[in-house]
Amino acid sequence: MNIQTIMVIGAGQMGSGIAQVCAMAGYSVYLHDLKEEFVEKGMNIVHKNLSRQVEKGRMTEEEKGAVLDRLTASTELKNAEKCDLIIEAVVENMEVKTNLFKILDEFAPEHAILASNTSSLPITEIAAATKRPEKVIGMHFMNPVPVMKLVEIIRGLQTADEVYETIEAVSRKLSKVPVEVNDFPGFISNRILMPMINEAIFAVYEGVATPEAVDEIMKLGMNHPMGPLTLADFIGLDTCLYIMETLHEGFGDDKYRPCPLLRKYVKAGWLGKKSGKGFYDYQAN
Ligand SMILES: CC(=O)CC(=O)SCCNC(=O)CCNC(=O)[C@H](O)C(C)(C)COP(=O)(O)OP(=O)(O)OC[C@H]1O[C@@H](n2cnc3c(N)ncnc32)[C@H](O)[C@@H]1OP(=O)(O)O
Ligand SMILES: NC(=O)C1=CN([C@@H]2O[C@H](COP(=O)(O)OP(=O)(O)OC[C@H]3O[C@@H](n4cnc5c(N)ncnc54)[C@H](OP(=O)(O)O)[C@@H]3O)[C@@H](O)[C@H]2O)C=CC1
Repeated sequence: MNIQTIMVIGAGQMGSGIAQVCAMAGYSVYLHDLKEEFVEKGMNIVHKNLSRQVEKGRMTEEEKGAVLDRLTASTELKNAEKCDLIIEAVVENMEVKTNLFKILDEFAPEHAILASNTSSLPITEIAAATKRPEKVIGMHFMNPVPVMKLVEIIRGLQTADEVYETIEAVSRKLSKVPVEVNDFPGFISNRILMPMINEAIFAVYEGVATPEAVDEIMKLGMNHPMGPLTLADFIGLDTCLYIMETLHEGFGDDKYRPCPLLRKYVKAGWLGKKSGKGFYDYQAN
């Protein structure tokens, strides 16, 4: 299937990165969010990233301008009418995602693929909210999107082979490496990563070590680029909690119970880097 125009829904840290790499690969892109100020925030992140590329001599001002010309801000879901592929990157909540997919199913042309960047939620259940489950698929990018090479592609129960092949080809065009997995809670990436992060939070909760000590051990001892608590702050503590809840509920196994300290921080509005405070303090951006 020929993909030319892409809509990315949710202009947060993931959506803005996805829109950037799609525009850089030559696609026409709508970056959509509920309010203009959110889209503007996402567009500013893209501007900043591209300017850094120009400063480093990896892109000319003209190339940067051409990428930005391919990006259009959107607050009207009706723009989905003009798209061949829609990539959803809104909050990790099943109700929000299924409501959105129901609407997209009405607006998007019949041939359009509806992809979700969900970190953990069942693609099959998201697909069931539409009348085109064969055209629904998981396209899971990693954070920060412009840097990380992986796209975990998740086949729902009814995802068509042609749809899988198209998303694999799009991922390669974005200079990413696609890896196929089946639809189980947390897929592979977060089934393995998130229990490690949760365990790191338990270690702090139980007073075994400070966040700094936990992170230093994993960085210097295991060669991880970021310690698990820095990474949790980077991902967003709300997203980490929602992923643990999906694993806990989906497998019905207490080994996935979210740490009470994680719940407490999220309830306090300590969401990590994006809110200015999590396990560490950050300057407001
Ligand atoms: C939750 C989920 O569902 C799935 C997930 O995404 S889990 C999270 C997966 N991601 C990770 O595990 C990231 C782990 N961390 C890292 O790999 C590294 O710390 C990092 C790439 C983020 C930063 O690397 P670093 O060497 O410490 O910092 P730094 O030198 O500043 O950056 C390296 C490069 O990344 C770029 N970069 C860093 N952060 C960036 C961002 N937020 N957006 C765009 N580019 C960024 C820098 O510009 C730099 O680019 P060049 O090499 O081209 O100059
Ligand atoms: N953070 C990460 O490391 C990764 C996250 N993901 C997944 O990507 C998705 C987005 O995460 P992330 O970018 O971190 O989250 P953010 O909180 O940074 O961004 C989410 C954005 O979506 C907007 N939004 C919420 N509901 C709607 C809606 N109904 N329609 C349009 N926009 C909406 C939010 O607006 P508002 O501010 O008003 O809520 C916000 O701008 C989640 O499913 C997450 O699990 C996947 C890989 C990695």
